[in-house]
Amino acid sequence: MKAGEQGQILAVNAGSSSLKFGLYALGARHPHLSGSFEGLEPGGTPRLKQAGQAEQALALSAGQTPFDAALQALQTLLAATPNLRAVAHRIVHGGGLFDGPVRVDAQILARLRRFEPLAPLHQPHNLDGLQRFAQAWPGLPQIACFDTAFHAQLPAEEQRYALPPASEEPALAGVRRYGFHGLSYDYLNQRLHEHSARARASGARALLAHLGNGASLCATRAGRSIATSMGFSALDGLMMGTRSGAVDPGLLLHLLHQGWDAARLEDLLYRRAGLKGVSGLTADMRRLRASSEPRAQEALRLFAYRLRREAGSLIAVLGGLDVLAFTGGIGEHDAVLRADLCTGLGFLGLRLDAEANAAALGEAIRPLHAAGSSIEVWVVPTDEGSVAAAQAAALLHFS
Ligand SMILES: Nc1ncnc2c1ncn2[C@@H]1O[C@H](COP(=O)(O)OP(=O)(O)O)[C@@H](O)[C@H]1O
Ligand SMILES: CC(=O)OP(=O)(O)O
Ligand SMILES: [Mg+2]
Repeated sequence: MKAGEQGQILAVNAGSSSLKFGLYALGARHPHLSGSFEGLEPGGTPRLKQAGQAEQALALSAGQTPFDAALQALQTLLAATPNLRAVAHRIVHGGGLFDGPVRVDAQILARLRRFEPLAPLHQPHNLDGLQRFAQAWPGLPQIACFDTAFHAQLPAEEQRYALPPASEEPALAGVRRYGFHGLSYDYLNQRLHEHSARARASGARALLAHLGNGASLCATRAGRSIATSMGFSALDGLMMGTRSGAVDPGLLLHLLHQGWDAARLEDLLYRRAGLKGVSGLTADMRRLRASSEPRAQEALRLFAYRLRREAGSLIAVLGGLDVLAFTGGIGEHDAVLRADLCTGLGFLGLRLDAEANAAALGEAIRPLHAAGSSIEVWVVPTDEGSVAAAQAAALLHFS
């Protein structure tokens, strides 16, 4: 039987300017077709990137948006795909409504739209993408797979802010820590479980670091999320590409008192902060590493410092550490940052294998700890699409 004859699932991650996709045969771990469309912002120049192929510019016909052009190109790419059974969408926020994947209809879409203000860089684009796929492939199940779901069972004290209950202050209904990057953490969890006896051991304590454009940490015990650095929104915790991470809420009051409104605060915290805001140059880690500008160096130092500080907090929640794992564009490729964190955790007996660390460039799962290290260190190239595809297949009872 040829690959995918029993059926295939398309996994997509629709962002503000890009659409990443992977086509998975049922039960397959790796996509047999994948790539990304970039330049999809209104007025952008749409193009298709696929590994090992030259970038391909997409022609725009009259009245067509860049996103329309990408959808059309994807339909052409998939024309030869037998038996496409569903589209699995990465949706960042499921709020308290969903602790697992769900088939989306108009009513569910409307409920998910309510979370747009909680993830303005993601949720509107995730949902616009889903809506457009539903129009382009009528009848094909559109499945939402949530970043928040992996953290749905967080302990009560991890979920709670020190605020009065919603019964006393109705505006606080639904206000709690949710956590994000759950598809990625689910993937790491599975791979670590396969490759590391230490990670499989009962009660294993792991710290997972997803460091990409967005960045967060997740503490797991026996494979379950028990604490995480992102909270109510995907703004909390670590410094990120363009997001501030945690700031004192008193700062927001201070700016409100100076006449700032919500839109201006949102722009500052989500788009003008993080690596980009501190460096004044770029959110791109590669460019910062290559720069000799003092502000670029300051941004890199702050990123590493905030990572160590947040890691310490989660290790204290775990009561120790057995396994540390890195993923995301930065976590997979930036050996300097990995070494910074591991050196900072040296007081715990963690020892990095410097050669293994320098050689790991995100091509495969690899151990990075030295012999005698008290803590295992791994790098794990993530694949959120494979988790989403598997979740969709399970929901629809495909086997
Ligand atoms: N070789 C590399 N060295 C250092 N950083 C890298 C490298 N490749 C990618 N990155 C960084 O990874 C980040 C993007 O991460 P990624 O996980 O791809 O983002 P997204 O959240 O959009 O999926 C950027 O800061 C980029 O500079
Ligand atoms: C939730 C989040 O921050 O996602 P990303 O890293 O893809 O921006
Ligand atoms: Mg990502």
